[in-house]
Amino acid sequence: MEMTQKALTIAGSDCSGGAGIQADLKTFSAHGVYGMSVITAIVAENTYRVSGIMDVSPDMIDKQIRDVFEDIYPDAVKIGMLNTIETMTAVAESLKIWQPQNVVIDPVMYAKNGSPLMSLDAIETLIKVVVPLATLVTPNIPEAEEIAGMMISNIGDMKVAAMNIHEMGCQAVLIKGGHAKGDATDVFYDGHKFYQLTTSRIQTKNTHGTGCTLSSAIASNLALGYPMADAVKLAKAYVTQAIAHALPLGQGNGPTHHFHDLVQKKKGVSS
Ligand SMILES: Nc1ncnc2c1ncn2[C@@H]1O[C@H](COP(=O)(O)OP(=O)(O)O)[C@@H](O)[C@H]1O
Ligand SMILES: Cc1ncc(COP(=O)(O)OP(=O)(O)O)c(N)n1
Repeated sequence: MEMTQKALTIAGSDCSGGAGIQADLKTFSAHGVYGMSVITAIVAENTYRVSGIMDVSPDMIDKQIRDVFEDIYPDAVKIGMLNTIETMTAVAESLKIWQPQNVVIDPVMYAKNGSPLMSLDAIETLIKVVVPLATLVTPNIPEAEEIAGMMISNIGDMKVAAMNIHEMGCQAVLIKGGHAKGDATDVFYDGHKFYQLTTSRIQTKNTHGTGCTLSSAIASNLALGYPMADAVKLAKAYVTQAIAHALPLGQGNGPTHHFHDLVQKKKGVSS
C-alpha cells in the first residue's frame, strides 16, 4: 500500500473559505496530502471584512494538538493565526512536547483588508516564543517590518530583514513580496544563501488567502519529502497558479483556487 503523507494546520477558521484553516486544508488536498486541523480562533470574515474573532481556549488547543499527535503524527505542521499571548504560549508548549520535524510558521497579523488578526501586545511573544520554533517563517512585508523592527522598501531591505529574523532562532526565512510594487519577488534565506523567487505580478484583486496558500503548500511539500529550497520553489509555483485561477467570488478580494492540476512537479524546478 502507498504511504500517506500527513500535514497539520494550527490556525484560525475563515468562514468564507478563502484563508486560514479552510485554505490550508484545500491546499493539502490538492497536493495529495492528508490534512488535519487545530483551530486557534473562529473568525467571522469574508472577502472584504472581519466582523468578529472568538479565541479558542488554551486548554482546547492543547487537547486538539494532543489528540492529533497521539494518533496520527503529522509529517509537517503549518502554523497560521495565533491571536493572543495565551494562544501562542499554548501552541509553543505543546509543540515542545511533540517535537514535529517540519514547522512552517506564517506570522499572520492582518487580513488583506487591514483588519488585525493578532493582538498588538503579542508581538514580543511571537518573536521570543513562536519564531524560534520554526523550520521556516514566512512573513509578508508589513509582518517582516514589525518582526525585524525596520522599514522595507526594496529587495536589499528584504534581505537584511531576513537575516535579522533568522537571528531570532528560526532555521530559515521567506519574506513574501505580495505587498510590494512591480514583480512578485519573494526572498528566501536559509542561513547561508539567499534565493530570489520572482514571478510577474498577476493583475487581479482576487488574492484572499495567498499567504495561507503559500505556507501550506510549503508544508505539503515538506511532508512529501522535498528539501526546503525545493519545497519553497514548488510552493511559489503553486500559489502563482492558484492566484492565476483565483475565483471572482464576493464583493472584495476573491479567494485563490485549489486543485491538483496546479501542483508543480520537481522536474520543472531550476536550482
Ligand atoms: N498579484 C500577485 N501576482 C503574483 N503573485 C502574487 C501576487 N500577490 C501575491 N503574490 C504572491 O503570493 C504569495 C503570498 O504573498 P503575500 O500576498 O505577500 O502574502 P500575505 O497573504 O501573507 O499578505 C507570495 O509568493 C507573493 O509573491
Ligand atoms: C483565519 C484567517 N487566517 C489568516 C488570514 C490571513 O490570510 P492571508 O493568506 O495571510 O491573507 P489574506 O487572505 O488576508 O489576504 C485570514 N484572513 N483569516
